[in-house]
Amino acid sequence: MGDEPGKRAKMSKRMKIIPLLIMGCGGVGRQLIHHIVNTRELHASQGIHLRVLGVCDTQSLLMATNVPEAELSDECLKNICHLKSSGSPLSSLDSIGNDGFQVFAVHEIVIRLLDIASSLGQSTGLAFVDCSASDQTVELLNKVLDLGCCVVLANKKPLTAKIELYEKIVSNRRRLRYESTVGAGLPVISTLNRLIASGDTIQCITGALSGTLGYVMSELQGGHPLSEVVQAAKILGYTEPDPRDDLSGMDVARKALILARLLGRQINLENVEVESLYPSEMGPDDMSVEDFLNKGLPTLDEAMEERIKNAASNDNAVRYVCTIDNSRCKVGLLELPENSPIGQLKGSDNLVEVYSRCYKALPLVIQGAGAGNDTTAAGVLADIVDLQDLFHSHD
Ligand SMILES: NC(=O)C1=CN([C@@H]2O[C@H](COP(=O)(O)OP(=O)(O)OC[C@H]3O[C@@H](n4cnc5c(N)ncnc54)[C@H](OP(=O)(O)O)[C@@H]3O)[C@@H](O)[C@H]2O)C=CC1
Ligand SMILES: N[C@@H](CC=O)C(=O)O
Repeated sequence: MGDEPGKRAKMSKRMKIIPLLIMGCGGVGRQLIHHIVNTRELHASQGIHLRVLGVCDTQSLLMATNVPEAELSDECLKNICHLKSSGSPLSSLDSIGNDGFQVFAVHEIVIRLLDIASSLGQSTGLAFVDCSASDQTVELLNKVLDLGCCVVLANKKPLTAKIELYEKIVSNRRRLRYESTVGAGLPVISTLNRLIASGDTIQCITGALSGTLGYVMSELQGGHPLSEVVQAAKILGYTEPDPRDDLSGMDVARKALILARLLGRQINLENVEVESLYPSEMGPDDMSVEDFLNKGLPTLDEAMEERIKNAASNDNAVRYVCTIDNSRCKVGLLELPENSPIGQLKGSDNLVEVYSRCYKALPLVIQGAGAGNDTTAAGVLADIVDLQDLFHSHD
């Protein structure tokens, strides 16, 4: 199953090889793997080859043998996606036929990842791609950055850890990309970086930053109950692994914190004002995800329906809105005119309005699908390709 690199490299005279380690093989991680396999020809025509050396989940690390010369073949990558989407562990790939890769158990994962980071970080280069939803990856990522590796994040949690860890991770700005953490595939971070680099001063960012809550609120307007539309958002791949991360406002709070820190605000997650859409007794310490979805949420249907109807009687829509300025970083429900830009949003669309010196009277606006595995993984892939100048070309 392991591919010799020479086979693919022949497609172009000089190929830029980008070795990758993918952490997390859920909705986004698997879609990223599909995108990598499906864009082989496009990337070859651009002189790039993405060499996937390994994939890990919470239980195992599957790594090509003879790294860095060999890589996981496309057939192996497709098998990984197939197995994981059917709920089997990565390690079960062993039983299909182990040719060209090794499986490491959970207690070996970090050691192996650091091993490979120290051998490749300064030589060929290596990019760690965090498609997990874990708050446990930040220390590893800081270590691999110190070893010269690159990091690409779909996971927001490494950027929303306490300020010291955040400052450490972003001190490696050149080797770090995290566009998909805010607005999925939308160019939010890159746009703000360009404004900041040009000396523009950003006064305020406001908008709707949750695909889940955007979808939920617009579906509620259509008369569907909260408990039903949250389940639908989960199936559509918009929610976090635990949808309470969305409904508590914490996922939006993380995005708001990422943006506020990008603007230079030295604040932590607890400094973000957050409105939760469910009571604390339905939290993760008190209820399983299944009980929350099937028993907890239905008890909130009526009150939410009432709130939406009241707003509609005043020609208003209810939206979950984020506001960041020099003094506030706040996320919560607001009633807005139905015909306002945010009030008109439908489905998973996000909308970000940036007010700055250059965009004073009328804001710079970024709008489009802000959640979903496809668009998120596409954003991650674009980030990986954006790192290409840091990697070597090979004959
Ligand atoms: N879906 C979307 O629209 C968007 C998602 N994101 C972010 O993308 C990330 C992934 O989301 P999604 O794919 O939906 O999540 P899933 O829950 O579907 O997948 C998460 C994966 O990460 C693995 N994992 C968990 N902890 C670790 C760890 N410590 N090391 C390695 N792997 C780990 C899980 O392993 P196992 O399979 O063993 O459980 C699982 O394979 C999240 O951080 C989310 O916030 C960002 C923007 C948009
Ligand atoms: N759960 C998130 C996914 C993207 O970050 C959302 O709904 O926006």
